Amino acid sequence: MSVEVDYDCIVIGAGVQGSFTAYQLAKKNKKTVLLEQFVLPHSRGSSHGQTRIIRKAYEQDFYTHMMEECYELWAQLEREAGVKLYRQTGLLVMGPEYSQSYQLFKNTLQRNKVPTVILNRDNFRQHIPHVNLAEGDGALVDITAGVLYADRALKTVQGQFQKLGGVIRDTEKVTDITPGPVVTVSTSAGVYRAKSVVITAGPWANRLLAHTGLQLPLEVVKINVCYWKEKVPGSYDVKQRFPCFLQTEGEEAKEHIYGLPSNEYPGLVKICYHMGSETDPDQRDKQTDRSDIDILQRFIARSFPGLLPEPAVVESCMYTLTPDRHFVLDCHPDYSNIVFGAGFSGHGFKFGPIIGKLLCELSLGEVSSYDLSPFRIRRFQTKTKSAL
Ligand SMILES: Cc1cc2nc3c(=O)[nH]c(=O)nc-3n(C[C@H](O)[C@H](O)[C@H](O)COP(=O)(O)OP(=O)(O)OC[C@H]3O[C@@H](n4cnc5c(N)ncnc54)[C@H](O)[C@@H]3O)c2cc1C
Ligand SMILES: O=C(O)[C@@H]1CCCCN1
Repeated sequence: MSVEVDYDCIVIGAGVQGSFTAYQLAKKNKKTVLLEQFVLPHSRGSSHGQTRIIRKAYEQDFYTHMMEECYELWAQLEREAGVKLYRQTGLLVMGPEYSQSYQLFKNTLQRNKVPTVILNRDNFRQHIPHVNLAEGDGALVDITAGVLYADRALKTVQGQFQKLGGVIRDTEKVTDITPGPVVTVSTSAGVYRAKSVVITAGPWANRLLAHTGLQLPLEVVKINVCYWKEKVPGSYDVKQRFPCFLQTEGEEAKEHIYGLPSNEYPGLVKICYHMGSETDPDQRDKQTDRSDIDILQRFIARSFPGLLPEPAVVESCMYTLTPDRHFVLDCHPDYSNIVFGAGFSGHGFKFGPIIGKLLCELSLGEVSSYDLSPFRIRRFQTKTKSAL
């Protein structure tokens, strides 16, 4: 008896990763449906908000390499859709000069010949006014970096997917997945069958994977997205060419502190701590820990004298963290036609186009364009349990 197949592929979750995966599949003429539990657009996951950082500055070569092609793919989408999604600002990296982290950033940029300016104490103030470089910190600028217009990017890629004949069904929560040569996906509104399924459910990844007998070592944390008011309007404005920045570690903080120039809310600068407290994605607003804001206030009082050290706006977003902070891109160990992208650990937006390409390749059983070993679930070994 043959089982009817509705689609070549079902993609679950219309955040940045699912949307780019669906788009790549449609580009390859695959009949694809993108399922989303909420009404689109929404602000309950990880991909909402106006801005994200894009950069080549990374501690590991493999991310810098992927970003080379990824910039091309972002530009291609801009051309295809006739919209502007990227604005170059540069990324200022600051950190204790002889720390491992700062040195890794510097060496990766130099090894990969990424256009970079190394600043010293004398010229720092001239290039970066209104910022105090901490004693002992080094500073450099990744010239290629900038701001991605995130909400606009999501809308654009979803629109392009639909133009290619792709189907988006929002307000359809996936409630079950039945593996097999044809995968059956049940939702709050119906049942779909496809040759393959891609799970890109962000903070809900383990809920979905549970239907396939797999659990990943993921931790979901809530991030307080803080905006800080300029004392003199314009001091840190994108139009004044103020850069994005990343403070690797320092007096105040163990984790990175990062920021983007004033852009979406005039007079307000987005500066966040790269860590938060654990949360259930369906109960995000019940997590009210603000200890990260204390850390940010101390940092801003010391390093950003032109900002009021009291957040003017606080929004929410979630990270889905893996233990090593590297992504998960893989096939299910028991069912090669179930593919997942998860654990983007607070730095996955900029990679959207390339993640989409890689998950599309995995779901079609094609050879991957990149070495996926840093992203395979094998690396978790004992921590990954397959119940089947
Ligand atoms: C504050 C903050 C700042 C960040 N800054 C940067 C940055 O500067 N640069 C950068 O590159 N990255 C950054 N990131 C990270 C980046 O935004 C994320 O890695 C990325 O958005 C993750 O996308 P996703 O598609 O995996 O998840 P999501 O956007 O959460 O998408 C998953 C989707 O799946 C849906 N879903 C879940 N369960 C179901 C179900 N059962 N049925 C149907 N649908 C379902 C959800 O509703 C959701 O829409 C930041 C993240 C945050 C929170
Ligand atoms: O992905 C990024 O570029 C930002 C800045 C650093 C911390 C994580 N998020």
